[in-house]
Amino acid sequence: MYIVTAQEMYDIERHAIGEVGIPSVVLMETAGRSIASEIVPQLKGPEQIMVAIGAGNNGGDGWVIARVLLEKGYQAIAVQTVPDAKIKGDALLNKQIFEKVGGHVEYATTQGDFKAKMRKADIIIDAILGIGTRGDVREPYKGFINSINESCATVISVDIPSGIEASEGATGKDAVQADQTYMLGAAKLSAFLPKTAPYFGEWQLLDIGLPRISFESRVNRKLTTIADVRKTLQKRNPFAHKGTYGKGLIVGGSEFMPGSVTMTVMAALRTGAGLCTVATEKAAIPSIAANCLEAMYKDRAGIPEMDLSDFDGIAMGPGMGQDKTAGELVNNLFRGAECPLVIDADALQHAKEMLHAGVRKGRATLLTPHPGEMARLLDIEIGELLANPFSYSARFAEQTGSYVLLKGKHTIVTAPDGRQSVNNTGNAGLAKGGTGDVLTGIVLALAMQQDDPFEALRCACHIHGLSADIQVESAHSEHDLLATDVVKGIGAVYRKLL
Ligand SMILES: NC(=O)C1=CN([C@@H]2O[C@H](COP(=O)(O)OP(=O)(O)OC[C@H]3O[C@@H](n4cnc5c(N)ncnc54)[C@H](O)[C@@H]3O)[C@@H](O)[C@H]2O)[C@@H](O)CC1
Ligand SMILES: [K+]
Repeated sequence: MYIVTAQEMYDIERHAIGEVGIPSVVLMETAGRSIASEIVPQLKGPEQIMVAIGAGNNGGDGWVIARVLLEKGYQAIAVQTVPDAKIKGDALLNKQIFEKVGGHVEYATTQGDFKAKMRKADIIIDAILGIGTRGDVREPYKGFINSINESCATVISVDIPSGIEASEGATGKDAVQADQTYMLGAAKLSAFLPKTAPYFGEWQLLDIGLPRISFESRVNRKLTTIADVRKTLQKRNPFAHKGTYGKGLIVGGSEFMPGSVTMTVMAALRTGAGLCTVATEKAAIPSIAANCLEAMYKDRAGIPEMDLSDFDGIAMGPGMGQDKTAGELVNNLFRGAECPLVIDADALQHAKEMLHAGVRKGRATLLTPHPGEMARLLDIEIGELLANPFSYSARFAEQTGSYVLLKGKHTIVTAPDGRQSVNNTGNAGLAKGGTGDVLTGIVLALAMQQDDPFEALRCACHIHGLSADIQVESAHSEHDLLATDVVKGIGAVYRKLL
């Protein structure tokens, strides 16, 4: 599933129409019909349906929906929210067809008119503004949108809730709060931003017949699907030995924070790492070892003398602390490790200057920051990052040559070459201490089994979220889920995936 900005969507459509030759009116017909086909099974018959129609092609889709519903015998009224002169092109053609098949057009150009038309509606189909929206919503649309939000009717938005821009930076001010949004052709980026995502309600993507060739090279952002993860994960080779799936080193934990690194190593082993060594403060070893019998242990003071080429992957950060010794270890590993290096938690801040200096360019460097850590790496406010997470991640990954996994409800993974993927597994149960440490372990294990760190990262967050989802569906709830339950759930994820 592709995720697009408004500009990318227009480029894709321009290619499909201009280069491939699909008439734009066919796309509009498909868009309107596919939404109507989704709505019809939800109808019982007597509902009053109001289709609120704006000037652009989003309104054009609305005319098609109104016609299809009318033809099927439902009580659909089309309410035009702009003067006749503003309706042009394919939208005008569809308005004329609607009228020729017996449809009656009602007009609402003031909020009072609009409210009066809306009064009897059980369902409002919002086809006022689409991806052509730019900036703050102007009157009279602002008033119409506020009226829709005050009504008790079910609200179904066409393509995007009116008032929301498709791209980053959208504020969600004066936008329709939809119960359901049917996105057309590709998912819109603002459906994955914390400020605007809630306006979409439940959303679904509908295919409107845009060919694959029109997407290729015009967009490199996708939602990770279970099929992508299945394709990437390898079946275990029956002739494998413990060295086949990677020797990992995990650097972190401390006397008063032994749990973090324990969860990291358990998650790495559960995800399939062959051998794992934990390098931590000497005093922390007994308690970690008591909880993970399968790993080996080293005093972290010995790291500078270690032969790092023994390892296929190194993860550092969880529970590591922000003291000077931790900083020196990060410096040492950051410069010395040739294998994939996963940097999380406290290690991110220690690595900041070296990242900006591009010290590891050309060597796989995987970062797993939460928004606070990412904002600190970028020297910006968290709010600014959360309004533009895709572009900040892309710029940072390109400039530093690192692979970035920015955690959130919709975790974003970015490669230095610009590829991006969004994850939508996981639930609110993950909002608890320790779940990030588990993710680091999953990332390490997959980074040792995959050649492409981008694939490793996007599979890791899918598995992490899926484990939480399976646990919440079976044994736990979002309230009681613990990070250690996420580790335990990895087995169920593999049984489902492989
Ligand atoms: N182009 C295509 O091939 C297809 C487009 N489709 C539909 O077309 C839509 C995009 O159509 P358009 O490009 O015509 O854009 P819109 O339908 O979003 O219309 C934009 C209109 O809103 C006005 N406007 C923009 N910002 C505003 C603001 N802040 N306050 C008030 N008014 C504002 C503009 O002046 C313009 O009249 C999509 O969302 C989708 O629903 C579908 O029909 C499928 C095919
Ligand atoms: K809309």
